[in-house]
Order: sequence, then C-alpha cells, then structure tokens
Amino acid sequence: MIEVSHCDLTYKQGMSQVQVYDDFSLNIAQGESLVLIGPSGCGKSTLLYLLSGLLSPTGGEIRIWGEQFKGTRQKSAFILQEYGLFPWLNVEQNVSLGLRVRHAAKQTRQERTEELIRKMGLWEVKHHFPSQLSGGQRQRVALARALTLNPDLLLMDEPLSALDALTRERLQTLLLEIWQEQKLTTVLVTHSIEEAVFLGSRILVLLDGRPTKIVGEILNPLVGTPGYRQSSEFFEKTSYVRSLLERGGQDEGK
Ligand SMILES: Nc1ncnc2c1ncn2[C@@H]1O[C@H](COP(=O)(O)OP(=O)(O)OP(=O)(O)O)[C@@H](O)[C@H]1O
Repeated sequence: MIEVSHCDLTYKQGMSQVQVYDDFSLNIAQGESLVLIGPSGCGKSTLLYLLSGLLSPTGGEIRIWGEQFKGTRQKSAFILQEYGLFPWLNVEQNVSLGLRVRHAAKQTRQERTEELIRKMGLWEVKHHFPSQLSGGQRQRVALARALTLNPDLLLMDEPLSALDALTRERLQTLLLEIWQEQKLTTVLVTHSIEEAVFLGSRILVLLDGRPTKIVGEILNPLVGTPGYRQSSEFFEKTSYVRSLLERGGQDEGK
C-alpha cells in the first residue's frame, strides 16, 4: 500500500504562498492503476512530485509499501510531460541510461535494453536521435527507459498529451498491456476523460479548492476488459466523470 497521510504542501514564492495540499490523505493499493484528473492548477503534478520524492510534504508523511522515504526511490519511475530524453543520445543510449547510471553489468544492460527496445517497437530506429523520432516514438523511448529499471511504481504526468489521436490510442493500449502484464502500480495524470476511463482502475477527480480536494472517486472494475472502449459502461463512466468535472464536484457519488 502507498499511504499519503495528512500531507501538507505549500509553495513559497517570494512573499506569496500557494497552499496546494492541507491534511490530504490517500491510499493506493499495490497493482492499482490510479488516474488523476481535474482542472489545470488543481495539484495533480504536485501529487506526482510528492509520490516520486522530488518534493517533500511540509507536513504529514508518505509511506510506500510501509516504508517512509526521503528523496527519490530507486524503484519509482517518473515519466514527465516532455519525455525527458537527452537529445545528444540515440534511442539505445537513452533507454540504457538508467541502467548505466546505476552501474548495471554490461551484459544485463545490453539484454534489458534490447528486450525493451524490441517490445516498444523501436528496433528499426534504435540508432536515431530524439529529434529524428515522432512524438509517439519518443514517448515509447521514455517508457522503455522507465521500464528498464523494473520499477514497482510508475508515475506519469500527461505522458500522451502531445500525440495525435490514433497514436495516443495505440499507446494507451500499450500502457494497459504493460500494467496488466507486470502488475505494476501506476499513477497517471491526464486531462482526457476517455483516457482516464480507459486506463484507470480507479479515477480520482480533483478540484482546486485551495487546498486541493478529492471531489470524486470512481472505481472502474471493467478496465482492461476486451471491447471496453466500445461498451455502454465505458460511455456511462466517461459521462459521469465529465459531469463531476463540469459541476466542480457538486454531484453525489455514484
Ligand atoms: N514551483 C512552484 N512554485 C509556486 N507555485 C507553484 C509551483 N508549482 C506549482 N505551483 C502552483 O501550485 C498549484 C498546483 O500546480 P500543479 O502543477 O500541481 O497543478 P496541475 O493540476 O498539475 O496543473 P496542470 O493540469 O496545468 O498541469 C498551481 O496553482 C500552480 O500555479
């Protein structure tokens, strides 16, 4: 279980302060695919930063699998909005970077990198540099790099937002497969209601109330089942999430 307990987070900028979280608590079960959705500025990225350890709460504590942690954890992977690829490294070098930094043995590094490059369909472009790749390919490189380290927690901040609709759908399916195959715990931020319902086993709708509030919590047990995107249940869930967002959480739970 990931336990966010009574956390506070206030950004200080000069004389002004932005209180994003105040006494905020949330549990995430192992193997859950949690999606955060809510209006711009409501605190979604901040929550990912707290979970990644890049930011520390100003009050309260976060435990991951029972352990309190300081700074970043080796087993947490974080995919940022802009992919975070190094332009001067080719696909192969970008994917193997994490293993190199952690001084993995050369053979392990080569095998794991090759396995993920193949899995992500990047074999043909493994010697290309990020500037020579499409947005979808870049995102797959970022995903491959995150997965080389066998993370137990995958945090993603709008990873698919820059992609065209079809590439986005293909990568959503890939993310779903990875989540199901590896039984990963994932937390994904998105602005897309369809993406939230397609990928989230639980969807949290956040609202910028200063501090941030959870205004809806939707369990989505059919996630990952064949044909879900075309089903009436999918349509119902997306309509419900949309209504929560539109009403700013003035709706009762469903
Ligand atoms: N480094 C910072 N210093 C001061 N204020 C910040 C900082 N980072 C974020 N904020 C403020 O904190 C609030 C939450 O920001 P956050 O980036 O978490 O929102 P978000 O929901 O991820 O937004 P978006 O959907 O636009 O990415 C916003 O009001 C933002 O302006």
